[in-house]
Amino acid sequence: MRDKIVAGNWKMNNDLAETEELLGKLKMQMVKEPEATVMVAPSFTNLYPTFQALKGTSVIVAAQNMHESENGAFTGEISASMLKSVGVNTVILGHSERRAYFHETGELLAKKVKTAIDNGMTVIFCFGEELEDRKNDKHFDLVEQQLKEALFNLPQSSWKNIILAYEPVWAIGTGETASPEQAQEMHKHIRNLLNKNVGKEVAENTSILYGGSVKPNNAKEIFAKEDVDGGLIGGASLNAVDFMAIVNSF
Ligand SMILES: O=C[C@H](O)COP(=O)(O)O
Repeated sequence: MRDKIVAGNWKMNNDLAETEELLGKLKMQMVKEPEATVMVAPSFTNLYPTFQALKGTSVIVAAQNMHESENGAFTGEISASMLKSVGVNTVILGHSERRAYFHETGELLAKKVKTAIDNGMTVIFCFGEELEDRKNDKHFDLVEQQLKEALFNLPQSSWKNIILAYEPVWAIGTGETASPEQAQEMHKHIRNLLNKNVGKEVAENTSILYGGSVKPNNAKEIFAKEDVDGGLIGGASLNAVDFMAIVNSF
């Protein structure tokens, strides 16, 4: 049985006061225990206050990035142990914005994933094609390559700590969502790849989230698809009412 997960990626939004306000609203909206596991990923500076504010709830706090080294002279970077020391055991890796703006390659991401797993953390691993790839019918191959580069060398036992997030780049922050059928088609492809490269058990048990302009008005249809196990939500996660409407779309 796969976990249903809805994760909010707050990206580089919200200072401390705004984060506290959003957390207050979020807690007010959580009148009943959601069916899905809920996660939120604030900026580094807001991780600890978020962890403190959500103590006693089932919401998991995730980081948006992490360095691949355990420690050392890497000015401006954050390590796995630093995250764990403030209550954060989940990290988003491979987001398309990190790949595009910070030149994160598959090789680097393989190292980051390994460090996170070695530290007992859970990884939300993001990947997905650009519009050009889809237009050229390269999207299935591209996704396979991204998974192969960073994940397919992992031992089977690591997969219990991996959540996949398929995010077609053309659908991120654009208002243009993959149709539920496009999402299902790709998620099925991903599950087949897991089956072929890692094994049946991992294929059946790994949660695959969809990300890219998920909103309250389209979440239900997307989440209803057989191989879609939830969502990684950007813009709509900054509004507590919208985010909880998405969480409750299962
Ligand atoms: O991490 C989240 C994704 O980039 C989706 O962002 P979005 O919901 O604003 O399109």
